[in-house]
Amino acid sequence: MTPTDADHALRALDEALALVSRDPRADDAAGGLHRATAWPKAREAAISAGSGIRPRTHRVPLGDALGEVLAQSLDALTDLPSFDSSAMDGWAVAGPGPWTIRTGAGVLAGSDRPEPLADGEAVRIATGARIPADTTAVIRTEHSRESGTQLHADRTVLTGQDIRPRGQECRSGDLLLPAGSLVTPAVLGLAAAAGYDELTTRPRPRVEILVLGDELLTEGRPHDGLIRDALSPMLGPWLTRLGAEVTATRRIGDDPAGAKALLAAVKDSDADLVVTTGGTAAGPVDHVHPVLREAGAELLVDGVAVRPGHPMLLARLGDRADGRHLVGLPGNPLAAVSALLTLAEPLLRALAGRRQRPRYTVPVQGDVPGHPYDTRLVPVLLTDEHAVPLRYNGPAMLRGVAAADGLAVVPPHGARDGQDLEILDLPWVSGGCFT
Ligand SMILES: Nc1nc2c(c(=O)[nH]1)N[C@H]1C(S)=C(S)[C@@H](COP(=O)(O)OP(=O)(O)OC[C@H]3O[C@@H](n4cnc5c(N)ncnc54)[C@H](O)[C@@H]3O)O[C@H]1N2
Ligand code: MOO
Repeated sequence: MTPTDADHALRALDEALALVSRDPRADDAAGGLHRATAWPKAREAAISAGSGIRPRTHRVPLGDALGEVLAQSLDALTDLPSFDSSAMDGWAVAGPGPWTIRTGAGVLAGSDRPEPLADGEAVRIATGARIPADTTAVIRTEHSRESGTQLHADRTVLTGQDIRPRGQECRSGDLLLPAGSLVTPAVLGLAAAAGYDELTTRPRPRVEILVLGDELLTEGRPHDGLIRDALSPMLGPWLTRLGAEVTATRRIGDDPAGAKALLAAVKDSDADLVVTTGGTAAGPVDHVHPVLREAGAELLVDGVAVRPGHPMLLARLGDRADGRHLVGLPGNPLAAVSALLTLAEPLLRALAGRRQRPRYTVPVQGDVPGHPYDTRLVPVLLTDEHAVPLRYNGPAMLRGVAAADGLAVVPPHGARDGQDLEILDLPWVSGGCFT
């Protein structure tokens, strides 16, 4: 196909999607399909499901706390700086100059109690070194001149200049960060500076991934009606990137043994979140709904008015306070991504005690066709000025999202060129590596 043919075909697909759509209210009135939850409401339901649960906490060495959330406030265990220190390499001086240079070694960072200075005396000092008692100022090397045993200043010396007084940043006991803060590399640095060896945090939510489907190959090229499993390689790292600890990725068949294994996981998995893929629709071997029914799970979201991904679901497993949930991702790969961003991400953030991502909008480049009733999530590239919709955004395609920076939230009926659209960033967009 030429690019123009491909564009046509994709536009036709978009249009077809709109034509076959049905007003969910009509389905409801006719007693047909269940009413799909509106997309913004589905996200709210996911946030609310993950909030207000009994949080687990643990105490871990600093290095293990990265990416977790503080379960207790970070209070300074010491003054910072913990002693008066020099902000520059140069001279500690006492009183007005010129000063007599003290012979011998200067004061280095890490030296304990330097001799006090006499009035009119100067001693060499390094950045970060403890200030000798009775120092009135530090003069930077480049602003000083030595003449024999005398030191002269090239510019006016102000009392206290280039001295960092003890407690300038905080006093012992000061609140540095509230409980609920995300432990970033900067937080690890601050915690270490403030005297911590361990932190009390909320562990990452544990996630077990169950990939359903008999048609899935784990290697080689698709053949004989079988296709490659595109979700296993994608979901583990993606969920890890969203702050989860992925405990296992298991493949489950569409046969009765598969249904049994799914039921066992729903009942007994020690994961906070079970993520399933496939089997959410109404096909002959789609056993997510029957298994949830059998397990007595409470369906919090059962279908969302969003394309792709509308059969996605969220269920509570067990007691509310336990916070165990299942998110059912549809099998079509872009539909699975849509459900990941709509339900799993907000739920995981809430379960981890993390704040939700800040919302922002970007003007879209070009008109975007809409669905008559449902929100659309469309892969976009972000330029300095625009969100540029990408082709190959059909439910079974990953080609668009693999090249994308985010998904644009297109309201029912579509968007006009230049209209501001909310963007759901893909978690790696701001850079960084994956290890
Ligand atoms: N009668 C209806 N049929 C379908 C509906 C509907 O409303 N009524 N919805 C369609 C939509 S929309 C979607 S999305 C899919 C969701 O289907 P399931 O979640 O039940 O998923 P499956 O049937 O198992 O698979 C769908 C599709 O995705 C492929 N797949 C599954 N797993 C993977 C994987 N790990 N890697 C790559 N591809 C995968 C699978 O082979 C199918 O092609 O249902 C529609 N049908
Ligand atoms: O079309 Mo379905 O909405 O999720 O792929």
